[in-house]
Amino acid sequence: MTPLVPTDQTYYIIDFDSTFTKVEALDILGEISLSGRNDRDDVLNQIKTITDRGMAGELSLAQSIQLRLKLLNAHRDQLPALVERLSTMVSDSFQRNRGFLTEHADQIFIVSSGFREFIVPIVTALGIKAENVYANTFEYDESGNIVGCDEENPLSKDRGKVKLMRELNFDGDVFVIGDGYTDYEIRESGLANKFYAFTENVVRPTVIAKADHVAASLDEFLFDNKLSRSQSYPKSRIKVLLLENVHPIAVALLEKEGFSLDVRKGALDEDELIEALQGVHILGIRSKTNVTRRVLDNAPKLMTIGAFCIGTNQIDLTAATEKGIAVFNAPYSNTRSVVELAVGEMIMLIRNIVPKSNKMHEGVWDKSATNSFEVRGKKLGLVGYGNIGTQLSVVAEALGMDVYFYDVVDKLSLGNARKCQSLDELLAVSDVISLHTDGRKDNKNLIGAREFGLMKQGVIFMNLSRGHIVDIPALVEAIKSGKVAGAGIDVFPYEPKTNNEEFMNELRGLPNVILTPHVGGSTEEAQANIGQFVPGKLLGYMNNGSTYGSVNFPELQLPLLHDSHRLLHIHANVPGILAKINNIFAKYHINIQGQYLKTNETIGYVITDIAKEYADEVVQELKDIDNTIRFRLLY
Ligand SMILES: NC(=O)c1ccc[n+]([C@@H]2O[C@H](COP(=O)([O-])OP(=O)(O)OC[C@H]3O[C@@H](n4cnc5c(N)ncnc54)[C@H](O)[C@@H]3O)[C@@H](O)[C@H]2O)c1
Ligand SMILES: O=C(O)CC[C@@H](O)C(=O)O
Repeated sequence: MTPLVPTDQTYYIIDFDSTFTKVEALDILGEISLSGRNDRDDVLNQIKTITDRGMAGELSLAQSIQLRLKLLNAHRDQLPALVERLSTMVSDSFQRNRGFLTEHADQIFIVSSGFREFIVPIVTALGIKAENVYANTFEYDESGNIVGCDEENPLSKDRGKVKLMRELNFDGDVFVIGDGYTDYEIRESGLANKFYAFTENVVRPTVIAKADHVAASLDEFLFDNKLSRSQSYPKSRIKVLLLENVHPIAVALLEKEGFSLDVRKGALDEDELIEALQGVHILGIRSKTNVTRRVLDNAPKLMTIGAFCIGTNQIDLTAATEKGIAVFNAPYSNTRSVVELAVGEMIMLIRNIVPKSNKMHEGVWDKSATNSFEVRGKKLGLVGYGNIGTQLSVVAEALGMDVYFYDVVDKLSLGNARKCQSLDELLAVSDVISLHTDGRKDNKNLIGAREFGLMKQGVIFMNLSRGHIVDIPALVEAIKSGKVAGAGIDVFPYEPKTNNEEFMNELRGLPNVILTPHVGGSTEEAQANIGQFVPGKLLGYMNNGSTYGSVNFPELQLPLLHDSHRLLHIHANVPGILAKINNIFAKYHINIQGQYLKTNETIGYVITDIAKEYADEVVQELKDIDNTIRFRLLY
């Protein structure tokens, strides 16, 4: 059977309450009419229950209308306030697809068992014709109280929509979009070709079970039927998987965008992650989820990854780049938190506070100055002088410490910090050593038995960077031998995936050792900053193609899309691709409105903005260019 394709003879029958608007209008009228009454919430709940039972087909429509109007006790004078409230509650996807509503005004009909008095002003504001609205009308007493509805109107009766549709007798295909059982009845009676259960505002399983299709937004309906729309791809079809308890701000931002979210608390292992990533376009993780090449090989829909942290060593960036998956992180949002923890630990450790505190809990009063020192005047050695190392350098100097640093890259020293020419030099000179290198693989066991051997007797040692950088058995040995007088360790080669898993490590139980569960960046402030920052990057990429701040993609900060279509072409960085792209535009006489290109050693990223009208073949030819990794169209 050939699929049904909309034509000029196709009629779109749209429900009003909870479809065109986010709410049931009578619920809102109740909020107005019952305002000030003590039993308001109770009555509103009764009204909502009646609405839901009616929508689910459990109550006759006539019963539902009558029961609700009685409880409402509303007045004609309250209708303007109702219209004003409803005008702010039009469903998001209807608001953004005004173009479709006006372009197809002759074919769009509102069929509702709601009331014309409030439906007409709302829908006509978005381009729908008043004469295409079929709904009930209120009846009033002499004082203007709403006492009922026009009972001659078929829409006031059970199966009223069916009766009305019979009378209208459309000559053409009919698509019904609605959230309720009465909308489905039109299709059931053979008066519509398709019924779309609309779930943007409410999800009614009994209705979904009957539907030909489910549309989580009007965008989905328009996309499926190739009708003109404001989104190139429906956002409700963009799936996001967020792991490791990312901040609720991030969840809210991505939800507000209209994406479909799967939010989970802990990390997943490789097989679990592969399963969870099926159909997912955006992945959000923190430090514990390993995104391996095998994971990426099995996530064909994945377009971008947000690391809600600084480190990205848990992601196979080479594989992600080869597959055209853009990775973003939050390089600055938690640096201050790490610095503050390092300062706090350093002071606690050099004062030998941990064993003293432990003894106090056992009732032992051990007042003595032995092995307790000030940090003032001590030499702090920073391994890695990046964003965290440099901030710690400044704060430590303010505490009166002499700062030394070693970095593989030639870095400008801040304040009076002294640059060491080698790691060995730094290890030999420092009283306190703090690691702040990135988590690249080569840094595995950067500090092992040899390095501990080079350190001063009684050194304070801290690692708040990445677990694999320190050889843990060598550290244990150095603590036991007294070489290391105190250690602050926040990161471990293996870390539990969730808070339910036991922490197993040889460092447990050693004296003057502060162990923390990778919380250097875990402050309310840092997590909120990250929760705000990373979604901004992900949305910039998804909505605009911008890769500014990406850790693996050529960085491009693009102008906002305005009245044009944006074609994004990601390809292997081999010669001649830009020429091939432009030859296609020339062949189809397409005028380029803007073009941006950036490459790195692996891939090239070409963005071209063109006018909206062009042949469908253009897109196919661009996709078919040899060495194309991914192609995307945005508008
Ligand atoms: N504990 C936490 O919760 C927490 C929070 C944030 C960041 N981190 C980690 O802290 C580390 C530092 O973060 P950052 O933002 O300062 O990173 P950064 O990239 O700004 O700085 C890292 C620096 O280390 C240097 N470096 C790399 N390898 C080195 C080596 N072998 N010897 C000397 N220098 C080396 C780099 O050149 C760079 O200057 C990262 O590993 C990050 O993942 C941990
Ligand atoms: O919050 C996390 O899981 C990681 C924090 C930190 O290691 C980072 O890389 O920013």
